[in-house]
Amino acid sequence: MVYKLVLVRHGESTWNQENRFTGWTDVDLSQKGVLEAHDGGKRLREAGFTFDIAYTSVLKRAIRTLWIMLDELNLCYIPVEKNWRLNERMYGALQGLNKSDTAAKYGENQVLIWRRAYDIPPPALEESDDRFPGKDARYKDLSPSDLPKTECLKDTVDRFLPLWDETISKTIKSGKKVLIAAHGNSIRALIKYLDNVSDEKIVSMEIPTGIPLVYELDENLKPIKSYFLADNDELLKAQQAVANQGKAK
Ligand SMILES: O=C(O)[C@@H](CO)OP(=O)(O)O
Repeated sequence: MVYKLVLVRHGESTWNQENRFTGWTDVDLSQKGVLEAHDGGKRLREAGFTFDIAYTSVLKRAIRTLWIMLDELNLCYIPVEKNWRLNERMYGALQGLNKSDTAAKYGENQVLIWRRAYDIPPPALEESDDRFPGKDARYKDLSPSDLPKTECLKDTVDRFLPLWDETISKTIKSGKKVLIAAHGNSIRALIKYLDNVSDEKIVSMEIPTGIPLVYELDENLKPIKSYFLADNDELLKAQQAVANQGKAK
C-alpha cells in the first residue's frame, strides 16, 4: 500500500513581499501569492491529484491558498480542518521586522541562526505585547502553556506532532487522500519528522511558496519518495530566493 500526501506552502504573503518576519501575524496573500495558489492548484489538477480532506492552519494566507487550490481542483466540497498546530513557527519579537534590515543590524549569521537554527529560538515576546497570541480570540481555548512567546523549529515540531499522531496520520491510514496547506517552517517541521532529517541538514532546507510537495508513504507512513511538482531549475531558483531573504541589502 502506498499512500500519497501533498504539502503546500501558502502563496507569497504581503509580508513575504515586504520581506518581514511574519510568524503568527495574520497577513493575507499578495497578488502574486494569489496567482501562485492558482498555479499550485493547476499543477495538482494537471498531475491528476484528488483529495478527500484538507488540513490547514488558522492563518488566512494558508486558508486562502487552500480555498483557491480546492477551487482549481473542483473540490470545494471536501472537509477542511483548521488547526493552530499547523501555524507558522512563532517568530517572537522578530515579528514585523524587515529581514534585510535585521541582517544589516545584527549580521547575516545571527539572522540565519534566528531563521534556521533547529533549537535556538528568536527573542521572546512579553505577555503584555499586542503580538502575544494570548490576546487573540482565535487562541482563547488553548491552555496557557500552549501559547508560544517564541519558537525554534524544535518547538514547532513538538507542537505539530500531536496533530499528526492523533489525527492526520490516522486519516491517511484510513485511506483518505490528504492535502495540507501550511507554512514554510511548519512544513519544514513535518519534513524533519517524516524524513528524519538531521538537526544540521534541516538548516539549509527551504520551502518555496505555492509549489506542491508530494510524499509517497509506505504502510507505516515512512517516506518512499518525495518530489515537488516543479522542474529542478524552477525549484532551485525559488529555494534560493527564500534563502536570500535573510541577506543584508
Ligand atoms: O517570516 C516568516 O514567518 C517565515 C516564512 O515567511 O520566514 P522565514 O523563511 O524567514 O522563516
